[in-house]
Amino acid sequence: MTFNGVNGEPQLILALSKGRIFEDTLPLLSAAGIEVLENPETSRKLILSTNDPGVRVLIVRASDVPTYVQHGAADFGVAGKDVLLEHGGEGLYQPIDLRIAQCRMSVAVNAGFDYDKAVRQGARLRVATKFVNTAREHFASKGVHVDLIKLYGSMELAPLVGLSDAIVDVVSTGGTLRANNLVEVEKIMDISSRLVVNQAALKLKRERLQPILEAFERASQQQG
Ligand SMILES: Nc1ncnc2c1ncn2[C@@H]1O[C@H](COP(=O)(O)OP(=O)(O)OP(=O)(O)O)[C@@H](O)[C@H]1O
Ligand SMILES: O=P(O)(O)OC[C@H]1O[C@H](OP(=O)(O)OP(=O)(O)O)[C@H](O)[C@@H]1O
Repeated sequence: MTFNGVNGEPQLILALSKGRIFEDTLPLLSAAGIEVLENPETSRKLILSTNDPGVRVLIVRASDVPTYVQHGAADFGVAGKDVLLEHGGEGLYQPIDLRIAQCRMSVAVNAGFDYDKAVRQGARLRVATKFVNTAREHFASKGVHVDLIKLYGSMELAPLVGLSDAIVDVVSTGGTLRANNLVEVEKIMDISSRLVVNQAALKLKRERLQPILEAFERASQQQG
């Protein structure tokens, strides 16, 4: 499916996930003069209109944003660094750290589990995570042997029921870990969301994209 632009102008397609990325991107869009006319929390529509007939928003899963942009089904999108590292970033230009959806990726274990001792003793650890590439790289760099168990959500459950010794997940307030009697034992990296742009769109639609990227950049500098 292709979208026709107005007055021969190319249509710009932005990929966002609903929830925190959508909510945190709205002020950046506003700074670029773009208002989304539908709310993905109340509408089942997956292609949303904006006040600019030349701009539409696709609502996709957070981890699918890089795929839509890589293949040019969306011209640009917003995705967490966690998601981008798993995707690999192929075909994507990543010009701006938007400083939204800030959190960290960490290792967490059951409160009673002595992680440092297990590492010192060279134990083989079972690690459950959605972020297998990042986790593999992290433990390899420490020389820790791990068996990775791929999950798609609710990672915090895995150590509680003996599926794994540890998890790698994103942490913000730490409330989810505390509620499940888990402790954060190692921060792997800080995470925030990035603007990603299809490399071909960057060249072919530069005139339309450039003012939006500049407005995003200015607005994101005001983020904490
Ligand atoms: N508790 C949090 N606080 C702040 N930012 C977060 C938090 N959890 C995740 N993030 C960031 O926000 C991004 C989007 O998170 P969101 O929860 O909307 O998607 P998801 O449910 O993880 O993805 P998917 O639907 O693909 O499984 C994540 O990729 C991460 O960068
Ligand atoms: O440290 P906290 O502030 O508790 O945040 C961490 C939680 O946030 C994310 O889940 P999210 O709320 O996005 O739900 P999800 O599992 O549906 O992604 C993440 O997977 C953690 O479970």
